[in-house]
Amino acid sequence: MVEAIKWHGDHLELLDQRVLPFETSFVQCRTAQETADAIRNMVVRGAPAIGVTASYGLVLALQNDASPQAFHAACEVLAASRPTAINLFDAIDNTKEGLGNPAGWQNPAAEAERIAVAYHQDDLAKNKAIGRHGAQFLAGQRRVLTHCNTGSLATSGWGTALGIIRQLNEEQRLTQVYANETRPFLQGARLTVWECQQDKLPVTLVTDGMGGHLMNADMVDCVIVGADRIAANGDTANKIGTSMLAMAAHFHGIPFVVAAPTTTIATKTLTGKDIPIEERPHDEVSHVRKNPITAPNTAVFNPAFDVTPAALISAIVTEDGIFHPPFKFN
Ligand SMILES: CSC[C@@H](O)[C@@H](O)C(=O)COP(=O)(O)O
Repeated sequence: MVEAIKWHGDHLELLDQRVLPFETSFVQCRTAQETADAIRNMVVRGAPAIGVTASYGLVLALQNDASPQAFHAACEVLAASRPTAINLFDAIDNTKEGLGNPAGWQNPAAEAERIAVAYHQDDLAKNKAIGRHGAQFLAGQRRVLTHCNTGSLATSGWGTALGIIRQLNEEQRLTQVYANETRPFLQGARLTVWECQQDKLPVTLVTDGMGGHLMNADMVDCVIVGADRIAANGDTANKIGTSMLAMAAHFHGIPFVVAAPTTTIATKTLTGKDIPIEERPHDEVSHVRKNPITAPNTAVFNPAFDVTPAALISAIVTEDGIFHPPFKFN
């Protein structure tokens, strides 16, 4: 199982997900700003992994300057790195709450480190539990379609949607994974396929527009995806393209399952309409792996996420178990 995030006591080492699967290289972060840049530039990505990374970014900030002012500035810098995944904000709040009132701080860097390491380990335990609950829920489904990357690279290890798929495989109940390529950043083609191949899972790459065809042709039994933010009513933001899969699954009567730790549930975000959707640089769409695929100056729209209405979700799997519709998380 690949480790995307390594903490070395005085710096953070991130596996550079921009160059996988062709290169294995690492980016070192020694400040909160460097950590925020790594999140924004997608060196590390995936909601739980972003949260864990931000926790360590705050440790680095306090190691460099243990004043409450510097800590506050670091929280702002990290919070501005990506807007949609609630795990980023959950992690920042978790460290703030753990440190408590600055008037009582003794050794905030050491305390923040303890908090970050616990947050990191806790996420791994949550992933394993999600895998077990999800595999139990999917009694007869053996052919799975998934979107984006929700595996070890996107979490502290094992994965959420991919964690359920891994668990099905461990139980010898997996016959086929279809991995959507996930335009434009290609998390599916580059990362999910690679992770599956590492673990010898039966994976086949498909393009994002093929889901309806696979369902029509009776080639998939369920869709399992991750989440970047689950609103209180169950509306779920995830990688762009997810909502179309949910619509197709609904039409075909195929279970559409969302897998996420409770750190992805935003009880204060009431509905999907309240979820900020990140718009990313246009060259991610107009270029593939830095090669242009359109005429220059082509107008581009690049929302990184979409919202799947709760009404299309069959179940939300967390470490606490299975939530069935109608969802209510506050
Ligand atoms: C366990 S990862 C869950 C989600 O974060 C994942 O499905 C996703 O949409 C990732 O988007 P990304 O833009 O790669 O950070």
